[in-house]
Amino acid sequence: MSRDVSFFDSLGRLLTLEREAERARMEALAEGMSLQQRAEQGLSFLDLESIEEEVGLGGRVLVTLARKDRARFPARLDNGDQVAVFPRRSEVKEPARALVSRATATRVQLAFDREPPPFVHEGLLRLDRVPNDVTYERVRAGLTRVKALDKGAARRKREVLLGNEHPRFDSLREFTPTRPLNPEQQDAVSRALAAEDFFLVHGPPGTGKSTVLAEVAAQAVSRGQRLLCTAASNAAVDHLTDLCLDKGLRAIRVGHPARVTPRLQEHTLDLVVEEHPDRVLSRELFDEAFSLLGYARRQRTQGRSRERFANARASTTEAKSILDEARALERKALRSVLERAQVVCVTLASLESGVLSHEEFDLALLDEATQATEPLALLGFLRAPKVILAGDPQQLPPTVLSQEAAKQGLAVSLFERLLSDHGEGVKRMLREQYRMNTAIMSFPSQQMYGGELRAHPSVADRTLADVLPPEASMDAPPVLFLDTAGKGFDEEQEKDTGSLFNRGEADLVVARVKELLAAGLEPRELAVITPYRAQAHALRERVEPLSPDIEVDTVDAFQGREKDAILVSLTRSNSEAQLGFLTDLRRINVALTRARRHLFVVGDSATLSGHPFYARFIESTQEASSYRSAWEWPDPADAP
Ligand SMILES: Nc1ncnc2c1ncn2[C@@H]1O[C@H](COP(=O)(O)OP(=O)(O)OP(=O)(O)O)[C@@H](O)[C@H]1O
Repeated sequence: MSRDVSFFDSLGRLLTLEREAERARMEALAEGMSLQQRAEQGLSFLDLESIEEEVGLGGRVLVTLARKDRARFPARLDNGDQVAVFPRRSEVKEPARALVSRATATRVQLAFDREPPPFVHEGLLRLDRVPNDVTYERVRAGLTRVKALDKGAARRKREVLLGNEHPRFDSLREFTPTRPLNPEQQDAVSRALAAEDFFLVHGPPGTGKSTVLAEVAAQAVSRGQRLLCTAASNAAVDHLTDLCLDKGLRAIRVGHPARVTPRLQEHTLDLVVEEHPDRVLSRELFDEAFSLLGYARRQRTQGRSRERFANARASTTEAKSILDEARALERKALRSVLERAQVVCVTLASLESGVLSHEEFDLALLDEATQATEPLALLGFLRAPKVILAGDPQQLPPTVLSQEAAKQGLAVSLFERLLSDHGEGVKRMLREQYRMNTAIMSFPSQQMYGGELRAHPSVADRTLADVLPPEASMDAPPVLFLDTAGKGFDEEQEKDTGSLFNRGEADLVVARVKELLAAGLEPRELAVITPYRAQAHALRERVEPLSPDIEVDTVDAFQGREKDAILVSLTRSNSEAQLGFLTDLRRINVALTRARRHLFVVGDSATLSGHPFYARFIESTQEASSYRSAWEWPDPADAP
């Protein structure tokens, strides 16, 4: 399909629709609420005061706030949340913006990019959660830059992205992998290395797409290239950073430390740069500048006099020049750390955050590419002449709130669009998976991957019995479908959110959790997932007291994860055979492919069987003796 550059403008319009949808959702939530109600809902935090201040990297000012009465916050703030700070009583229209850098039950530390306005240090404050506009602005600016690629190789790249020119490949070269790879992985790495524009790695669940990307990184570095590793989510970037570090590559994780996993903190740019001599010096200069600014503030507030005013002005001028010097030194330190890195790992949204604004790479790797919207994924193409995208279009797409934007294409990832524009020749599918017992793999393989998946011998026969104490005896084949048909376990709707839950199913799942724990299964090897938020909530309330290590979440949130045993509550049960968003087969595909040894699915065949996919699933469990009816299953009320 051919397109002209106005395509990027249309993407920009979809982004705007999405931002409006996000704002509308926040406003709807807060509509008509008093300040007190906003506080109860966790949208505002009242009666705070500043209790500590220090200087962080980049001259960021870190201010710790607590409630005046030092009580616990009524709601939780999370690291990385964006907030606006207002004085409690005043007409200030322009709040100070900050990012939450640390949050506990009673204290919250905010990171301000520059010295915050004086009211932050003086008197009572209110803090509001605000929607994140920064990412939106950055992505929009990125689209404008892609559109403007107009000369030589850059123009060709743009034409490839628009589907007007075909991507090119160099001839394949032999390489010696750093770890044994299966034939498809080996081929995917060779072709990624030969790609001159882009290449797609299609990785069904557990087939090692991140492993392939890490191998590409190792090979490219050994050829002297400098790499960018990126993804939409922090978790995916962290995973890729881990794999690169395991290969002995000098990798730097760029990102707000509040958003990076604790195990990678020592590899974050912020921490590594702390050791750099230029940074040590800049820290001293920052301290000096801030103490001068503090002196100036005191001079101004201690009463009006010509002398005080002159003192304050002189100190402020001096502080500003010291701040400039400190910032320049710090930039030098940052550049030197970044230059030494062979691999820079960062989320797509943070690529445009400033520190990396002038960095270019020989190659960019984009993991979980099918979960990034197209405008976000395009940012990777601005930083490197070629990009390797890894993902799975058969799993969940990027989350898009605006139905209109989704309808017009924002829910289609760049990975999928490049595949449909350029055809199967630009992609390699990995076929051997290292997660599921063959019986768990078979059905999704048949339905979603043309029956082409293979289970690696090391996992093909793994069962729950292998990880339970020898004396445990339980009915736990690799797959079990528990049919609630005729039990009258009707779904119900939560009033506020419209989300669905099902008490009868929840009872069965909770009983199964107890049974598995009693048999000796490690709680952290067990997860409960369900498509519906309300059911996840209901289940979490009952499962958490059994063990805080059992994860209970929505299917969407569990994408990319795995456990020995997974319990799935499908929730839908109604006389109209309505399946709602269970009909998005990518969602159920994710649900069915998370378990290594035991997949337990509860659902109502009378409701489900109206859909051919679910009818086939239930049939497959009957053929494999993996079908049980709730009528012959122990009544949860009898469970210990
Ligand atoms: N060739 C291989 N031989 C043995 N184990 C492998 C091989 N390739 C991948 N694995 C293992 O398979 C597991 C999954 O790999 P990886 O995390 O790369 O998968 P993924 O496809 O990115 O996963 P997901 O589907 O969860 O996103 C890892 O434990 C990895 O070590």
